[in-house]
Amino acid sequence: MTDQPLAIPVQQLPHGAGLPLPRAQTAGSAGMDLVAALPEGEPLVLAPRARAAVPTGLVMAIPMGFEGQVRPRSGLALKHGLTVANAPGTIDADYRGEVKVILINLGEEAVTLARGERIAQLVIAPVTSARLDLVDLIGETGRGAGGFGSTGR
Ligand SMILES: O=c1ccn([C@H]2C[C@H](O)[C@@H](COP(=O)(O)OP(=O)(O)OP(=O)(O)O)O2)c(=O)[nH]1
Ligand SMILES: [Mg+2]
Repeated sequence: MTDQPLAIPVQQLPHGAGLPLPRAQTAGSAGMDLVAALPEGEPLVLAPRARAAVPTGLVMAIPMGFEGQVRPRSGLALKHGLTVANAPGTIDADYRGEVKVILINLGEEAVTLARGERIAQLVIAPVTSARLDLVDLIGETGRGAGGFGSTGR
């Protein structure tokens, strides 16, 4: 593939200084790992069922027409039950605040996270600009109103 990657301007806030910028870990990786910009020597302990907005130290300007999706890392989910509470979190193109990762510990044990740990992954995805148009009649389909298991288990 010869396509140039989409360039996304990013700022590192003072508490993120020195942390690696997210980037694809392999040529085919969909996500760029986000690391915790926690204070050095002050790990975050997430008790079972606890959640927290974990700072990344990053502010980004995602181009219009794209979004950022904050997704869990499967290893943390499998080993510790650590996941993203609002997965996939949505980073809007016009958002200029710090990107945060809303982690929740669904495991049975407390999870301790240190500064620099890779906690989630950011996927940049295209967004279709759309609007809803109010109509009197909506077109019919074979499925109709069937849903929620209507095709069987
Ligand atoms: O996991 C997330 C989700 C969101 N955000 C930031 C970027 C996003 O653009 C903004 C708003 O997110 P969302 O629309 O999901 O939250 P909301 O509760 O609807 O807030 P708002 O009223 O600000 O849109 O918060 C994050 O940093 N991390
Ligand atoms: Mg919103």
